[in-house]
Amino acid sequence: MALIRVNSLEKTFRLKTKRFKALNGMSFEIEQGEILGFLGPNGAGKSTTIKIMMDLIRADSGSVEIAGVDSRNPEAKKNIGFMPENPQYFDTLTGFDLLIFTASVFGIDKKQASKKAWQLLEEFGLKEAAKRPIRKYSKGMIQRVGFAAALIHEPQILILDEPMSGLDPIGRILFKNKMKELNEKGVTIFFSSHIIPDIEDICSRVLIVNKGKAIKSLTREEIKFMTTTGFNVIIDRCIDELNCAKISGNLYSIESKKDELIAVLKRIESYNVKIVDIEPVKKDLEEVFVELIK
Ligand SMILES: Nc1ncnc2c1ncn2[C@@H]1O[C@H](COP(=O)(O)OP(=O)(O)OP(=O)(O)O)[C@@H](O)[C@H]1O
Repeated sequence: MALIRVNSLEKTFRLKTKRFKALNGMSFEIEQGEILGFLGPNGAGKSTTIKIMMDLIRADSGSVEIAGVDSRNPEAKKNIGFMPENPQYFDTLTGFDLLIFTASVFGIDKKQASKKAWQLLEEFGLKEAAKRPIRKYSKGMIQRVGFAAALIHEPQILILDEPMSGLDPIGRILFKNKMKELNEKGVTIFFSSHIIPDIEDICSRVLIVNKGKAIKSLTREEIKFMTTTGFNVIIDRCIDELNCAKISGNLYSIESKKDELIAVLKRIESYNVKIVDIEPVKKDLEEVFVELIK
């Protein structure tokens, strides 16, 4: 069942005499329990869509429904943890104060908020820096405290705009593990990213956007299929007719295009040669992405 419905969003920005159509019929649905990646080139309309979903800006037309509630109704956001792109917080607050402040917005009592805040600060490696003002935090630390703040009220939906940009590899692993852990507990996650390996690592589905609309939805399995270009069939003996290449020892490989595998296997069988393994030959999701955008 769709938990979030984004229906035909249109948005034109006006800059003096110029107009720029940022969203041009953006429509998609987010299913309960999925991790959906929002992937698109610069200027595709990802942040604009997310801002409309969070009611930070309004669309010219179209609508967003979150669990059946219009996103312009504040009720819709009660159960959402949100992290904007380049978060900017009151930087005189300490990390701990930011979490307590965020908890108070959601009506969480002080004692419970404090317990949860310390738990999150510990998890995100910010315990030592908890009482330091945010203006003294590095970019990665601001991302970490931003993610912690998005989790303080234990939301069932997470909407994250480029959560991992600016993080070092350790931070990226920490964020991805946390997303996986939350998702296993039933949290639905929607996040935009430019980092294709991050999307491939954790998403159950990827939505590709270009020029203000969603152009393709690919499940994890479809990505696996689309990125396979052919196969290497590994055999234990080579004969001239098979045009094989030596790998090592008694192992040889025959290249097969994706749609020729059956024919290649039949030829190998007809020479009574043993098949040891079949390995897919992959191209990057990046290449698939560039082809789709073209
Ligand atoms: N407040 C604004 N005023 C004018 N134009 C804007 C405004 N916000 C966004 N735009 C324009 O709308 C288009 C879509 O921007 P948006 O930030 O949604 O893209 P994006 O997909 O998030 O890009 P990126 O990956 O670079 O963050 C861009 O061309 C951008 O310049």
